[in-house]
Amino acid sequence: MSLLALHGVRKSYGALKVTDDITLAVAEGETLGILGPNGAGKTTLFNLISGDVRADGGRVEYEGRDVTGLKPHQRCHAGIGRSYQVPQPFGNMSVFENLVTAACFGGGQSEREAWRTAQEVLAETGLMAHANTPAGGLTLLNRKRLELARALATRPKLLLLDEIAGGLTEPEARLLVEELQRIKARGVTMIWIEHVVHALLSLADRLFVINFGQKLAEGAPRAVMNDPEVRRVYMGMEA
Ligand SMILES: Nc1ncnc2c1ncn2[C@@H]1O[C@H](COP(=O)(O)OP(=O)(O)OP(=O)(O)O)[C@@H](O)[C@H]1O
Repeated sequence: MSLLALHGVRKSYGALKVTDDITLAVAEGETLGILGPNGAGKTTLFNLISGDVRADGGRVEYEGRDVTGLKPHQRCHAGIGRSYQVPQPFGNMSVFENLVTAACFGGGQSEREAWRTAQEVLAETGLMAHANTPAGGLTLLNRKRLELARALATRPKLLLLDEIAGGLTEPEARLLVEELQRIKARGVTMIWIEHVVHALLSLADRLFVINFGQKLAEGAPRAVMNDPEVRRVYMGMEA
């Protein structure tokens, strides 16, 4: 059984079809990479999965259950965690406090559990040395790590990552990929939207390409990257 399945999901803003009849499935433990040009509808797809945006039509199933009508916090409690393209920490709170807050309110954990989770996640994301740093004072790499850590603190089974490597230097992106590889190795299912293609290819089991809100291609990473239509849309991109 798939952990997540979308069936004919649709969303429009006025006349603009941002998500146009998307059907996809993600197996437990799988990492699905999402590619597509700017404005293709990738973040909207995440919003439809996390519940931040309500679909106009179609169905979202998680663990075999229809969650289309559930609110974001209900989906988060059920195990769907996400990061945002623009990191959204509480800037005046410390890294540790941000994680405890995510674990309590996103993950529905007791305060005691949340403290333990926050400590584990600090270690997993390389943020231990910054536990008491105000989130607003972090470098870009550590802000990205915190964004990942806040999602992890909710104890997701399904982790949605929105351009987590964007803006990082090559060595920084490599560090982040190593952290994601460890998270993948402990069985977390992931969907990762990313323009940094080589980072995505080092983790993705399968790719799904979106253009103008529709599926353009789907399949094994190398085959998708060699697809002439995908290459045309990503003109000049090296596979
Ligand atoms: N709340 C909204 N109201 C109106 N239009 C919206 C809204 N949200 C998104 N859009 C439009 O929907 C389209 C898809 O946006 P979306 O953010 O999903 O694309 P994306 O593929 O994630 O882009 P990027 O790679 O630049 O992040 C864009 O044209 C965007 O302007």
